[in-house]
This record gives sequence, structure tokens and C-alpha cells, in this order.
Amino acid sequence: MASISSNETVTQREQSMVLEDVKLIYTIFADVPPKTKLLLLELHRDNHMEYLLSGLQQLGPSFCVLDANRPWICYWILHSIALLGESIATGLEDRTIDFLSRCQDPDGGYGGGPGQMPHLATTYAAVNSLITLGDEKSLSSIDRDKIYRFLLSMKDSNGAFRMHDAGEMDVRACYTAISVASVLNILDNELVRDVGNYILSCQTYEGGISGEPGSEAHGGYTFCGLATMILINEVDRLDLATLLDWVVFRQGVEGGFQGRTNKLVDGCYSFWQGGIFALLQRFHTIIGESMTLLDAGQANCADSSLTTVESDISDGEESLDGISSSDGEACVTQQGGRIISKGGDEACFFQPGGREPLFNSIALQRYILLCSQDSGGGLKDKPQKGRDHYHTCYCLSGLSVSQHCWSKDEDSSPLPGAVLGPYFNLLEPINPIHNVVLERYREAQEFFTRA
Ligand SMILES: CC(C)=CCC/C(C)=C/CC/C(C)=C/COP(=O)(O)OP(=O)(O)O
Ligand SMILES: [Zn+2]
Repeated sequence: MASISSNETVTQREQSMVLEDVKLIYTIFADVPPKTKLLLLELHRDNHMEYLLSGLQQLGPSFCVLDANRPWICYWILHSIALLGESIATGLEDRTIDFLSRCQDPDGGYGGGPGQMPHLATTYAAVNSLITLGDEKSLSSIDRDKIYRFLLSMKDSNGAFRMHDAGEMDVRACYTAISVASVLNILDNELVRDVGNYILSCQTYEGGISGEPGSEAHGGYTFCGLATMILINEVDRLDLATLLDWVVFRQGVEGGFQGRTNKLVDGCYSFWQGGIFALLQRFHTIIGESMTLLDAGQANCADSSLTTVESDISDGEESLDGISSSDGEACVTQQGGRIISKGGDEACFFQPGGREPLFNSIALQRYILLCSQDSGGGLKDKPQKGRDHYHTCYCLSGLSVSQHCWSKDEDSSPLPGAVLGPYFNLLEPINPIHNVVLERYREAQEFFTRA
């Protein structure tokens, strides 16, 4: 898979079927008393844990579903467990470290299973899994010298990376290579050389980033491209104003995000698109300058669609405040092309150093909790779909980003009003560049600075 195919616009019928499902859910929700609302908004932690643990236990030699994807399954499950603030039993942890070690190629990098050829995506998944497990045994099982050689061997003469030997070259490959090198503290000029030029050549007329030059902008690749540019310190080369403009328009009336123009919302984009806001907010210190280019007219996009959610879908619902765990101190409402703070003051679309997220974080949490959650455990794309580990991981990652995006810095706990539903829904914060739980990222940083 080199990249996504050209955009087949969804039919009006498909779009309205999803909207009907979501509307029904929100209408029922709007009619129940506040106590029931809180119950409906509960994150089903125990059921999610049960679903995740049973997935991890199946990773033994006989596990053959998605056989070339096993380090991914480990990452999606382990990261979801860490987001929930939980850990796994020592025996299971040892077996997972041992399994991932057997996926490590003698010449460096990790394959999709023992004996399989090394691949950048599974190397990223394995490294993030081991960082998430996080102790000495886990971190020291990574052969950094060999990984460095593997990464270098994946680099093309034009500066970009290939996913595997003679494999496809794309923005995902650049991100996974640079993310791994950075987190393991082996990033150098040789790995960085000309990657920025490649990413730049993938920013499209819409403002988002495509998988390869000439393709369509997509949330997955925009996240990968932006995170890479931040890691190599070249983010200012991107046109950030149009990128922000593009991503703001991807939040739908349902509250969730779509991956690209004219496609359906999907829970996994809660992270791929929601994470872009976290990157822009946390890691781009001079973003305020670029954002002054966005006038109120452009900001209008987010407002009009989300105002529609309130009037169309949540008909009868007093306000989002009524379903937050506090009286919604931190909530803003969006009106008439401007963002208005609760006190009624008009705020500019982006306030440098300010705390307001650039998307409707409460509407996103509502989509995740009410439309993407399987009450029996696991999360999913949209109401009529089934759960899976990929969507569980990225819906929870997006939920964490949307709960923590109001905090003034990454070490502050969110105010109750920033968390939709009971405060017990609060997940661990992440480092959004690598998408690992913040505390584990810091421990790894310390370990690999010493090592
Ligand atoms: C780290 C790493 C490996 C990142 C991957 C990022 C990512 C999610 C890329 C998008 C991949 C893709 C094929 C999307 C289109 O699918 P689609 O056409 O089925 O979905 P759509 O209709 O929502 O666009
Ligand atoms: Zn999805």
C-alpha cells in the first residue's frame, strides 16, 4: 500500500445514513435526565480492559490473525491499557518482551512476526510498545545500533524513507523512521538530510499533507508529516495557516473527524486529526504569527458546522455544560464566526499562549463516548461498525488529547469542565508526537540519554 487511492466522494445516502444514526443517539441522549446522561457518558473502563487483555493473551505462536501485524497489535493494546492508567501482570509483560525480541531482525529493525523481514511500521510499533512497557528489561531489549543501521538502509537518495527493503516511499515511512530515531536518541544529520524537502513536496493545495507527492491530503499523513517536521526542527517551512485551516474543516457536525474532504467521520481520526491540534498547540511556539493570517471568516468553518450539531442533533439539550462533570467552567460556545468565551468576551481564533483548543473538544468527546464506544469493551469507527484494537487505541488517544487540550501545560490536570462525563473518564496524558503516554516517554528519554 503506497498511498490512498483518489478520493471517491461518499454518496449522500451513505452520509445521511451515518448522520441519521448519530442524530438518533444524540436525540435520545438529549431527552434523558442529567443522571442518566452521566451514566451514558461513562467510559467503560473495566470492559475495555477485559477486551484488551484477552487480545494480548492471544499473541502466542498460534496467533495468526493479521500475522504480519503482531507488533502493531501489541502497541494498540499496550498503549490503550497505559492510557487507561493500568498495567499488565509481570508474566504477561515478560512474554510480550520476549515475543517482540523474537521479531527483531539480526540486522536491525522489527518485522511483523518472528523471522519476518524488518519493516519501518512494525519497528515503530515494537519500539513504542517497549517504551510503553517501560522498565529496564524492556528498554534494554532494543538494539539501538542495529536499528540505526536499519533506518539508514531505508533512506532513499532523495532523503525520504522506504517502508521496507525496496518497498514504498511515503510520509508514513518518514514519520516512523524519524520518530523511532528521535525517541531512541539516535537521530543525526544523516537521517534528517532532505526529509523536510520530501514532506514539503507532499503539502497539497488544500493545506493538509498527502502520503506522496501529487496525492490527496489525508489526516493520517498530515499528522505524520507535521510530527516529522517538528522532530527535525523544520516545521516553519510548512504553510501552517492553510494546514490549520484544512484540519479545522475536518471536524464534522457529528463532533468526530473525517480523514479527508467529503468522506465520513471515523473514530480513529480523533487522534490523527485531533493530534494535529495537540502538536500545533504544544510544539509550535511561534504559531501565533502564522495564525494571524486566519481571519474570522476562515474561522467560521468550525463554528457553523458545530453550531449545527447543537441545533440539529442535540435539539432540546440545554447545553454541553449540563453533561460535563462540573458546571462547564472551561467551556466555550461558538457563535457567528467567532469563538466566544463563557464570560461573553470575544476571543480571536488563536490566542498565542492561550489555552483554548482550536477544535470543539467537547463535541469530539461526545462522539467518542456515545458513538464510538462498545459498551461491552473496545472502541470503533462509527455506530454501526464493530470494535477492533486499532480503533480502540486511536479513539482513546483522541479522547486523551481532547481532555487535556485545555490545560495550560502538559503537567497540569484538566479542569473538570474539560472532561465530558464523569471525571473518572480522564485518561493519562500523552506525548502527541510519538503517541506514547507522557510519563513513559519521559522515562524512555532519560534511559536513552544515559544509555
Ligand atoms: C504511523 C502510521 C503507520 C500512520 C498511518 C497514518 C494513516 C492512518 C494513514 C491513512 C491510511 C489510509 C489508507 C487512509 C484511507 O483509508 P480509507 O480510504 O479507507 O478511509 P477514509 O475514507 O477515511 O479516507
Ligand atoms: Zn478508522
